[in-house]
Amino acid sequence: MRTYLKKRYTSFKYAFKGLHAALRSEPHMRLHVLSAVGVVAAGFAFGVSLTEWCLLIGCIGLVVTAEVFNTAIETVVNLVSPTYRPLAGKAKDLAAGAVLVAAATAALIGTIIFLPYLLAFAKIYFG
Ligand SMILES: Nc1ncnc2c1ncn2[C@@H]1O[C@H](COP(=O)(O)OP(=O)(O)OP(=O)(O)O)[C@@H](O)[C@H]1O
Repeated sequence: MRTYLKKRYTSFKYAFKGLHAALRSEPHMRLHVLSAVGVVAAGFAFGVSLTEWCLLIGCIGLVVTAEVFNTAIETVVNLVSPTYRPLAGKAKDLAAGAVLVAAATAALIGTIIFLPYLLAFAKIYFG
């Protein structure tokens, strides 16, 4: 049991090490985290519903997960193909495409959720 718990603890430690590495090396990752902080702050400011929180948290998780996978794929590609190779480029482009899809989905859901709140806010303050 002790060995099992120690192994799980070590796995978590490596997972956090990976997240830390992504945050340190990827400017896009920092941008995603900053956006997530903004979204959470807006969620509190507008008092979004429980369902809307679930959607927003799901979007944040989706984008961060996509970026972490993108970073992992880029790292492996750089390792196995440091020189220019069309297939290496294709792998990186595909990974970047996945991040774009995740970010566009999150932006769309964010707009659908926040637009009514922003319009109501504008109506109150600007007539
Ligand atoms: N080894 C390679 N062979 C062929 N094309 C490559 C290679 N490395 C990069 N590329 C091309 O250059 C693009 C940018 O690559 P890069 O490694 O700079 O990724 P990036 O998306 O700029 O990374 P980051 O997320 O760190 O900004 C890739 O999407 C790919 O089209």
